[in-house]
Amino acid sequence: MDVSSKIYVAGHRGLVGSAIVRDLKKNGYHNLVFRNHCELDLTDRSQVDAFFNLEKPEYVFLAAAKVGGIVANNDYPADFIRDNLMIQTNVIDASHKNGVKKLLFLGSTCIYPKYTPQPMREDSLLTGELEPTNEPYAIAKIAGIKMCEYYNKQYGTEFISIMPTNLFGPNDNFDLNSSHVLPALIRKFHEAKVNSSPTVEVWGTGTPRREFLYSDDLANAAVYLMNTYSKSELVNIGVGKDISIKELAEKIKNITGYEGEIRFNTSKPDGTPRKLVDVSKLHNLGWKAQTSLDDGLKLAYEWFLENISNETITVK
Ligand SMILES: NC(=O)C1=CN([C@@H]2O[C@H](COP(=O)(O)OP(=O)(O)OC[C@H]3O[C@@H](n4cnc5c(N)ncnc54)[C@H](OP(=O)(O)O)[C@@H]3O)[C@@H](O)[C@H]2O)C=CC1
Ligand SMILES: C[C@H]1O[C@H](OP(=O)(O)OP(=O)(O)OC[C@H]2O[C@@H](n3cnc4c(=O)[nH]c(N)nc43)[C@H](O)[C@@H]2O)[C@@H](O)[C@@H](O)C1=O
Repeated sequence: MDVSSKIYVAGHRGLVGSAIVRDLKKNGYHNLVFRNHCELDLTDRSQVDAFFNLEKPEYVFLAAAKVGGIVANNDYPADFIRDNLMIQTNVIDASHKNGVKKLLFLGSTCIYPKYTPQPMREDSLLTGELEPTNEPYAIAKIAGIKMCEYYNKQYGTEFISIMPTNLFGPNDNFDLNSSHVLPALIRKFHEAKVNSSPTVEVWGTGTPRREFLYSDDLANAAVYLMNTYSKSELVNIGVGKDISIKELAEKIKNITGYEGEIRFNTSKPDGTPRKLVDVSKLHNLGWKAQTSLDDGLKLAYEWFLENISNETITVK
């Protein structure tokens, strides 16, 4: 990409899309195109075709998707597989038909088998059964990866796929029914402190382990790989360190200053027991995460206080 390239960031108001826009702007890219969900429904092929015909973007970051935490994935499996298959199929195919120079597809580490050896390597894709709570979403993401790979093979496109670990940062989803664990716990501990509630409910047993990457780091990796990487093979994006949900809850409890008790609700699902990413390929490609979990948590809590805590939280 050069600074005047026309770049479409799909999903620019979301956690990832907004971070990619910040990174691009910071680095002088100024010819950016966006549409929000209301202006362009990416599940509608005719709208997608009209948009690509009009704008003719040269580069595409595909960060629009139906995204949610463990319970949302479990409760709305049909919506997760349908919307994601439609969005990515429409955008990938329209990018090919309109001569997009390069597209970056956002997958997720939930594409790897539930009991795959840890840390999870890129070559463990399709080597075992998926975690049931997010199988529909993971199947859609695997289809997206394979579409990119086979378009590259048949049509000579340059469509790359990156697999980020669990992410957090500005513009995260703080709705407790559909959010991921980290923003959910920021909101729960903050509200419990403000309301002097004696306990905070944390779902599951607290024993599952997850890895968390600050969204600005992910965006920086995405822009870096868009400029330097051209192969069909996946690249994991993470920090290479994990933490239990119990430890995460304790960290967020401290950051918010809450002094009550943590209660685990074991009627809620744990999901995958562990998701630790093998980042050796990413490091060999010349990129490393910069933000520690503690620093990222402080930044995320500050963002929540400034932008969300006094507002009505909308359901995504
Ligand atoms: N969050 C995470 O922990 C992880 C995310 N990822 C991947 O990163 C990508 C972005 O996720 P994230 O930023 O967290 O998600 P968000 O929910 O924060 O943002 C999703 C974006 O997609 C847009 N969108 C959703 N449906 C449509 C549609 N039908 N038409 C047009 N736009 C639509 C939304 O637009 P609008 O704002 O206008 O409604 C929103 O901007 C996804 O591919 C996800 O799988 C991967 C690993 C972890
Ligand atoms: C990014 C990734 O995200 C999802 O997978 P997940 O990592 O299992 O998601 P999660 O963040 O929702 O939960 C992580 C752990 O945390 C526990 N947990 C405790 N308390 C709360 C809580 O209050 N909310 C939530 N959501 N979880 C909680 C929860 O029970 C689980 O053990 C998929 O969408 C998947 O498709 C995907 O790609």
